[in-house]
Amino acid sequence: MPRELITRAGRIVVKVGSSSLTGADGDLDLAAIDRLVGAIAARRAAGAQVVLVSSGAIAAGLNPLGLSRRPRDLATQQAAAAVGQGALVAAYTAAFADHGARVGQVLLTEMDVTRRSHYVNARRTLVRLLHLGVVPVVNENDSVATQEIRFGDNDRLAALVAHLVKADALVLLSDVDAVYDGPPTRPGARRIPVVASPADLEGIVVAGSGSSVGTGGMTTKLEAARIAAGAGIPAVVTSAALAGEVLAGEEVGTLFTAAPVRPRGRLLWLQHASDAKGQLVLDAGAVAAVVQRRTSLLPAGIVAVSGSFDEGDAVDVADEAGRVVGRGLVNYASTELPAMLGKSTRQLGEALGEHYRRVVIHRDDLALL
Ligand SMILES: Nc1ncnc2c1ncn2[C@@H]1O[C@H](COP(=O)(O)OP(=O)(O)O)[C@@H](O)[C@H]1O
Ligand SMILES: N[C@@H](CCC(=O)OP(=O)(O)O)C(=O)O
Repeated sequence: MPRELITRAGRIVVKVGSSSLTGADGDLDLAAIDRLVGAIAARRAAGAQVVLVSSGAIAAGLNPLGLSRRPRDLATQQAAAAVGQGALVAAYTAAFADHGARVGQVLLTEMDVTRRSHYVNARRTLVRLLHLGVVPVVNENDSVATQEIRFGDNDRLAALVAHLVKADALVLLSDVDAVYDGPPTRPGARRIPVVASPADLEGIVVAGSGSSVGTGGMTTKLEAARIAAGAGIPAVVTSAALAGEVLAGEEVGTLFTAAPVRPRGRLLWLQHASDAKGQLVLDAGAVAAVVQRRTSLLPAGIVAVSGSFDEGDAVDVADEAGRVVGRGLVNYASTELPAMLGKSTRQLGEALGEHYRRVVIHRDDLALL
């Protein structure tokens, strides 16, 4: 009975999209929020811990600012998010209080999941909130994220949060009750009940958002389910109206089963959450060392550096034919590396000082493809 994957889950990440939180008039739909919170509270009463990843900040900020639709420019979107996020969290605070529960707002940027110190910190805060019996309400920190560092879609953020907190299940709630084999408005579109492997999605037509406030449509939900599956976390896509049913283990929506694997910590985040700021090209010996022998990357094996990056940024690692073999967090800036290429650690230490004996990418910070 595959839905035991959901009923047995002790820690669940629930993501809800903008289209499920705002009414036709553009105001926050407080009745919908109450229903969602009721469903989560019931599952918490049965012993589960729940992290809520909620979109809706930008949508909730439109009416108060007299905007009739989602603005195109980033600055106005960010202003709307700053206004709307407060309203959103106020609504959740009141709704959860009716069930005797507290919420804690956690706003994340891309850097929080790619930089080691931020990652560890975000994880610690979320887990501490759960242990304190609080419901973390997570969103992207829209009002400060720039175009370059934005996730832009909370489906992917939710999958990464599920991985971060080692959740047992991910529930993606939207305005459509399941994944269909074509846009659900198309006559004859059929619900896909279970996806056990990518082959089950072959030939299906996924499109963008059907609402004026949603962003990614089904595409980003499938990507999120794929990231979760890669981390061994089953996921369900269904509608917010069916939150109670899905959390009670009823056979609604589309269930993505997952192989029981859990890749190591941050590496999954590194692969999916970061944009590479540059590229390091390795000679054949260095490729063999990092890929086959899983060693750290030393300056001696690097033949070329491109892009502009700082210490701690994510960079791609490629072979001399240009094939990317991994992505890692680099320990030097792009301005420092060219002078170091091909040199041994000892030569660098003697020429430039002890500080330059560091590896370029530590093996724990390198996600191989
Ligand atoms: N194959 C498909 N199956 C189900 N929904 C689909 C499909 N292709 C596109 N969609 C659209 O995806 C929308 C959900 O995404 P979105 O509007 O971004 O939701 P949210 O704001 O909840 O994240 C649905 O309303 C639907 O119109
Ligand atoms: N962080 C943004 C939401 C981004 C997003 O993914 O929206 P959605 O497609 O409605 O889940 C906000 O709060 O407005």
